[in-house]
Amino acid sequence: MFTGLSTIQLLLILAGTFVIWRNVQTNLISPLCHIPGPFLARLTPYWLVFIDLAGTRTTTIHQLHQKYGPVVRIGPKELSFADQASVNEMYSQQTAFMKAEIYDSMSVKPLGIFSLRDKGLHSQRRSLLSYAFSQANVTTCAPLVHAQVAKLVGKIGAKKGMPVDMLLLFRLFSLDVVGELFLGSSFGGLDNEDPPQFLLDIDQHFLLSGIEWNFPWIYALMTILPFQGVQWFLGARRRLNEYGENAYRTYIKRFGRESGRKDLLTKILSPKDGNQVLTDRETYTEIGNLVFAGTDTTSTTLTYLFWELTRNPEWQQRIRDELRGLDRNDSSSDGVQLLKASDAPVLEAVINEALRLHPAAPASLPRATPPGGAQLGLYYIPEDTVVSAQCYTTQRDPTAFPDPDTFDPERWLKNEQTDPKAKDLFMPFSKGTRACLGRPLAMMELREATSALLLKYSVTAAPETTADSMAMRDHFLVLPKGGRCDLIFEPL
Ligand code: HEM
Repeated sequence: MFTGLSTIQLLLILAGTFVIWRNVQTNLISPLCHIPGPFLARLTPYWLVFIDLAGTRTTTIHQLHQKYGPVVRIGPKELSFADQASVNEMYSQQTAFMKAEIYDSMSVKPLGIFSLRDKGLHSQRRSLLSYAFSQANVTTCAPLVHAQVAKLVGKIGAKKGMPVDMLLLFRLFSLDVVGELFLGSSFGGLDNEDPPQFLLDIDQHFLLSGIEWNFPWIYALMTILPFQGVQWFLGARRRLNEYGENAYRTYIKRFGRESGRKDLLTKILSPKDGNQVLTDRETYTEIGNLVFAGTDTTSTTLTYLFWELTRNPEWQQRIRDELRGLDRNDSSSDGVQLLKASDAPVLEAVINEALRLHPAAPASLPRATPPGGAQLGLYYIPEDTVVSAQCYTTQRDPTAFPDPDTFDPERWLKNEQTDPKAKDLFMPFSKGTRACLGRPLAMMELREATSALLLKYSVTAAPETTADSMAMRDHFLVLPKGGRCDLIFEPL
């Protein structure tokens, strides 16, 4: 039948037939065919994969929402939503939308709270860990956090008047805080000039996750390649596990299982009902995941917050004026009273505005449509569809946040910003059953570090730190395009 056709012609015909079939399938037959989106996105998931690899996924999806409206098709079986009702449905306490399969590749195995997708397993794990993360328990850790803040202030003092890469310094700070709180000692990040191997391994783990999920065959190939460099790269996950396990065992040897130390590991080891419910292995892998979850998120927020303060110096002064009016000495063990949201509304407004405009996790939080499908807004979504919203877009909804691209903390000080729509769409820590467990800790770090630095220094941007160098790139978490953020601190 194919006599006279060369192999190449035959392959071209097959490829053409496949493209036509995919086109008909995704554009005419699929129940999602009425949902607008780019042509290539309807055809193949690789359109989004390559945008993701370029670090522009979130901004691309944002532009698509601006063009097409609140529901956009971003893959043959993937949709992005930006309207209040759908966001509430996907991320509520009662939601039937569980985390999507991609989370399996996002954590070091065995999977911990962040990546558990089964509703029952997750809620069991969450109820075990919630106690440790309660506001009351986090408050007891204040002296350990203050000690790291003091180191940060000292480190900057040693470089006063000179450009300091605050992206790196805030990273070391937040890594050391979670080290103190979950592993009994800091990673020594603020004590040394070079970043600890642990931090480099976190970066490699994120790269590996991207390869494993998007190109499993390349990942499989890498595992059998006999090159030292490739095996060292792959070894990042093992090293992270080993570090967590060793640090955990050292902690138990040094402090015991009921250490009474004012940290969060104690609370995980001694839950409220007095029973140890996590095995040692579960505990140290969970802690490893908490160290990831708590490091780059907090440090990126601090970085963008300070960068915005250099562009809006009047807010530096307003925070200072507010803090100077407070009496923060009290009888707590380190003599410094912890800042509460209500103590310093101006500081809180600046933090909220940084979290709104530069959320550390700005990207889609993918969820699987439940078996049998579900109604989401105007659309009936079939069961094998991945749906999501990204807070980068919801927090730029002009009907909730007028003039959305402007850094304007004032909006949080005005009454209208307590409006229900703004509340629903402001979700830098996500919402519902999978909301960030570390929020009280993160807010404590943000308040304490910001206030301590602003009471000592004024801050400006170094000439090389520009809107272009700080443009957002994201691979689930944000990174400035320039890879650093040089700021200059001058003593007051
Ligand atoms: C400004 C800092 C932070 C931001 C913006 C942030 C943001 C988020 C977001 C958006 C999620 C949901 C992710 C998803 O659904 O895929 C999340 C989950 C989580 N975060 Fe954070 N986070 C921050 C700091 C922290 C800290 C300091 C810790 C703890 C050390 C932490 C622990 C967690 C955990 C355990 C989860 C998973 C909760 C669950 O699935 O039940 N986070 N965070």
